[in-house]
Amino acid sequence: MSDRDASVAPGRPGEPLVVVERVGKAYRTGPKKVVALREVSFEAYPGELIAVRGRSGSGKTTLLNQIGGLDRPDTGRVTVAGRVVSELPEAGLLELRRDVIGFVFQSFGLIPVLSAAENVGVPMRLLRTPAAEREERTRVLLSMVGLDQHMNQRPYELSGGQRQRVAVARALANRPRLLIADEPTGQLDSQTGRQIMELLHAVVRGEGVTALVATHDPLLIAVADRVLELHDGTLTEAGSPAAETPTA
Ligand SMILES: Nc1ncnc2c1ncn2[C@@H]1O[C@H](COP(=O)(O)OP(=O)(O)OP(=O)(O)O)[C@@H](O)[C@H]1O
Repeated sequence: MSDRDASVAPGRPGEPLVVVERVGKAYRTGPKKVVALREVSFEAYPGELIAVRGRSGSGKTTLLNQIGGLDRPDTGRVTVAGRVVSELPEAGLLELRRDVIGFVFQSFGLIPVLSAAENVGVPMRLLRTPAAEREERTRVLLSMVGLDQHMNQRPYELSGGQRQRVAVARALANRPRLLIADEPTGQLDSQTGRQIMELLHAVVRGEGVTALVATHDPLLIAVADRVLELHDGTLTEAGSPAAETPTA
């Protein structure tokens, strides 16, 4: 489906797609200061599925937001696909989010008045993809996520798992090199969550996409190539999930 080299093995040395260097971020609410990220550094390579785990409030969303250009770090540097995200002007950030990154959120974020197919078409409209190509890619993506029979249904006519499948298809519409997913299975029951997780895994393998997934979900953590752990804003690498003793 993609012209990218899908044979790239996870974790293979080469050019990293994401480089996070000593990133720090603090929030100030009145006189109170919360340090959300402390000197966080890591690299992510093409074709890797990386789980970011940590307790509530440990900084997972904050980290993903710095990488996706939704927020700016106070210190340090983030580079995605050779672009220094932390220094890009707003126009450059918009371009990066449109062309390089696909986002999946816990709350799905679909447009209620649009059908599944129209939702998937939105990012391609922003890129001015010609209608015929857009429709074809929409069909391929919705079929890939198992929703070819539901293309014309609106989000409220779909189950939670189906909505998240639409969101994954939409995130992939512009062939992103990086998929950022913040608690993608957080609102789903465990079996549906597992299906979404298997879908993410298949996408990473099939399309050579790098995925960063913030999650508490042990099922999602179990299929990750690497696990990054955040404790009060400090990052440690937990190693291969297969090597860990299951805690759930
Ligand atoms: N906009 C903000 N203003 C003030 N404090 C914030 C803001 N965003 C996050 N924080 C604080 O920064 C810390 C990290 O929050 P973050 O949302 O990154 O955690 P998380 O690991 O994603 O949590 P969860 O698993 O509950 O989503 C928390 O202490 C949080 O209260």
